[in-house]
Amino acid sequence: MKPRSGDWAVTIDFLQEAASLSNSSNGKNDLQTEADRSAQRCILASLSQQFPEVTIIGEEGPSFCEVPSDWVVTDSDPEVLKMACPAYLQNIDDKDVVIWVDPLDGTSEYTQGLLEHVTVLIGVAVGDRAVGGVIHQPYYNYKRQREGGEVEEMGRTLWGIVGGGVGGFVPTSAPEGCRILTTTRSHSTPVVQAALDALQPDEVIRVGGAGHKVMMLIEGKAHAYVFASKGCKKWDTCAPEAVLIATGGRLTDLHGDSYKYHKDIPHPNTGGVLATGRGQDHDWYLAKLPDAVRQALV
Ligand SMILES: Nc1ncnc2c1ncn2[C@@H]1O[C@H](COP(=O)(O)O)[C@@H](O)[C@H]1OP(=O)(O)O
Ligand SMILES: [Mg+2]
Ligand SMILES: [Mg+2]
Ligand SMILES: [Mg+2]
Repeated sequence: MKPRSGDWAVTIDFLQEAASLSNSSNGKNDLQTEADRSAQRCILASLSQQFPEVTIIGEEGPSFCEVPSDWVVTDSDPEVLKMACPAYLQNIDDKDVVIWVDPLDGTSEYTQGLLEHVTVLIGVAVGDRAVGGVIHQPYYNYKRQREGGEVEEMGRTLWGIVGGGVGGFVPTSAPEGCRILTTTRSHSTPVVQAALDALQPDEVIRVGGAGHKVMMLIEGKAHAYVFASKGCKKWDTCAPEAVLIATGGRLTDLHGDSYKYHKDIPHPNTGGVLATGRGQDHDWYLAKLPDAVRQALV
């Protein structure tokens, strides 16, 4: 996804032009672009070459075609390799590992030019649980640079390992004395709105992408991410959930149940998404949700 040296404007124009905007079989609001497909081929080829025994599930389905050899990434981040591996992850079998890949989260916003909403999500599950995640934000600082501002960093990568640590950002708690919610900007419904209303927010920030919204929580810009819809899938939540838990937050469905991420689990997150940042009382949010909202998510 990350274009080389300085050609941002050209690359973005190319990708948006190349976006076929083909509506997938899932409905008219579920876009897939050439960028989704290319990023997925690059990520799946890179991961499967290094971890042939691990199950890798990507949003855009299995990828069987060859990719150019320079798309295959096999190097590792030396800083992460210096970390101590948490004890519970030291003796795991590759066959118990599932990597959930969302090559481009926030496709709807991407096609509308809201590029900073886009993330690339790679989540690692062991058994049922999300244990590690990478949230890459390829267009971080893009707008500021296009407006002529000085930027130190173009694109950034945030990661977290449950019980291990986080990197690429400074975990920050949301301000006290108010309640800021974040939710969808492109998949709203009356039920989505009813859940938000019941939580009596001071502010609702509507942005694209599950990765982007969890970033708002871990950087203290919102207290909770509330999405009373069946629209998110396991690849939307695995990486964000792991990074969020690593900072002390929580992600469940709207009934308070945790999602499972083993290879045979159905992909849709049919119970909706409630994610709260560290220091938030997750159960308070659950208790405030009306029964009618919960019943819409069974
Ligand atoms: N109704 C839906 N149909 C398809 N994808 C959805 C739907 N609702 C949510 N998603 C996925 O979950 C992400 C978060 O939702 P939202 O941005 O509306 O809050 C979306 O960017 C999209 O992922 P993707 O862009 O990877 O297809
Ligand atoms: Mg999609
Ligand atoms: Mg997604
Ligand atoms: Mg996607």
